[in-house]
Amino acid sequence: MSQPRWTVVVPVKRLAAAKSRLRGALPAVPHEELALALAADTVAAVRACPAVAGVLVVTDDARVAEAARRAGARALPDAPGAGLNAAFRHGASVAGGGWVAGLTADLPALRPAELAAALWAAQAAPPGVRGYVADTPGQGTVLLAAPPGVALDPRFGVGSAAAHAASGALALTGDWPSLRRDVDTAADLAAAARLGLGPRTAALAAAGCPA
Ligand SMILES: Nc1nc2c(ncn2[C@@H]2O[C@H](COP(=O)(O)OP(=O)(O)OP(=O)(O)O)[C@@H](O)[C@H]2O)c(=O)[nH]1
Ligand SMILES: C=C(OP(=O)(O)O)C(=O)O
Repeated sequence: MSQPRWTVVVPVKRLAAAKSRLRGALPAVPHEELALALAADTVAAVRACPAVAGVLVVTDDARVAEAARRAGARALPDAPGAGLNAAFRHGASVAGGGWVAGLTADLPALRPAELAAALWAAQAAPPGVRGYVADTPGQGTVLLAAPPGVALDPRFGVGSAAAHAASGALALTGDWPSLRRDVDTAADLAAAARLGLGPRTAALAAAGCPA
């Protein structure tokens, strides 16, 4: 097996504002608990990935920072109000000049082996080229990866898959359903549950009524 070499940056919004489209998906579960569980399961899967040397969680939320530290990640404060791409840039700058990837924190079905395979595919891109993994519908982005000495240059947001392609990043095309399955809505949560949820989200889904 190759050495772990990637630093993965995982930004997480304040829980009170996070995952607004998912609000009410599990009616018996407080929304902040669900948002925290999604992020905690994502971070745990990243930590368990053999290709990953370190995880940087960029957040202004004290509960998220504490959960990140407990999971073995480093927590970094967000620049207030600066938004998602600034959080990715901040994490990438702290990571230094090595292999760095940005990952969204809403991947509760993520399997470490699928993340490892995607990072391996990113390493196999032509020299100096960034790679990205689109979400299941193909419009958004779940992972953006940059080789040493290349700026991450994140363009997350609506239509980010096309924006990353237009910025010169290579679409990584592997069959990684758990990586591509981001959770924005109740229907996405049900789809993630069919793949198999991480333990924190699974416990909440069992306690509240799944969508
Ligand atoms: N640190 C940080 N993370 C962010 C910010 N905005 C979004 N994120 C994170 O980026 C990831 C992808 O964002 P979205 O899927 O749009 O999540 P969201 O903004 O929480 O969800 P909605 O309220 O439904 O749009 C999620 O893991 C968010 O927690 C931000 O301003 N700062
Ligand atoms: C921020 C993004 O996530 P979503 O579209 O899931 O909100 C993105 O895909 O760039």
